[in-house]
Amino acid sequence: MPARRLQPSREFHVVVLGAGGVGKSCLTAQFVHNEWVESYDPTIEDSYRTQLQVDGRQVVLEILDTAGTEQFVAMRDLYMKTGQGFLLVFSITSQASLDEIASLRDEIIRIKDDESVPIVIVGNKADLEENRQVPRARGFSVSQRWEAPYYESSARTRTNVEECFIDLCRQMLRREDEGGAEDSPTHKPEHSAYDSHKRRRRRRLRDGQRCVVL
Ligand SMILES: Nc1nc2c(ncn2[C@@H]2O[C@H](COP(=O)(O)OP(=O)(O)OP(=O)(O)O)[C@@H](O)[C@H]2O)c(=O)[nH]1
Repeated sequence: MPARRLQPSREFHVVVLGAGGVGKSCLTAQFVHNEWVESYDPTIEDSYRTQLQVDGRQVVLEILDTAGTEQFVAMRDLYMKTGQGFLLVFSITSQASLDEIASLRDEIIRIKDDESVPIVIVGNKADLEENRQVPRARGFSVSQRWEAPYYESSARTRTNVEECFIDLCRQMLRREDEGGAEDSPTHKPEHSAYDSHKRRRRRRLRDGQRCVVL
């Protein structure tokens, strides 16, 4: 049998954005480590590197889990610039968190000067149906308006967690195939938020703000 040639892997920078407490860290932890985190420990910035196969192609993802809490937003411009794909996460239990991703999307488009940047809209905490504030139809109407896929996920039950990341990978691969990715690994940005901040920093807030579930 002829030896199969190994395809070179593509490397993409993914940024997970959304309001504080919507489940960005839990989604990322489920995707990367298959683990569920019950406690709430507000993130400053965490980065993860993981490898996966998407439609038979090797993909390396550098995932930046960002701070949702207002006091840590200073880094946003930089990682919006260097990110190639964005998971915009809200909680289906909070209308305000949906409003927040609308302004985040505006900011991404402004900073990247690109309307067709790969985005996946994630309505997390779908297991909390009894606390739902955002009707599913509202999520889908946002999705249609933005021409971006919408998933309802639960980091707790691992529902649609992989699907969100894989969809984003497909969008980034498609874009690269079409020659539209300005930040492919061969054209690495000179000033990368990922290189200079490749560290895992989590800090507990000192004011006892914990175990907040939206
Ligand atoms: N029921 C339920 N709880 C969730 C889910 N995802 C996250 N949580 C809980 O929500 C809280 C906040 O989750 P995090 O992942 O830390 O939220 P975050 O968006 O990273 O928050 P910041 O770091 O402040 O931006 C934690 O108590 C989680 O256990 C989910 O899908 N379902």
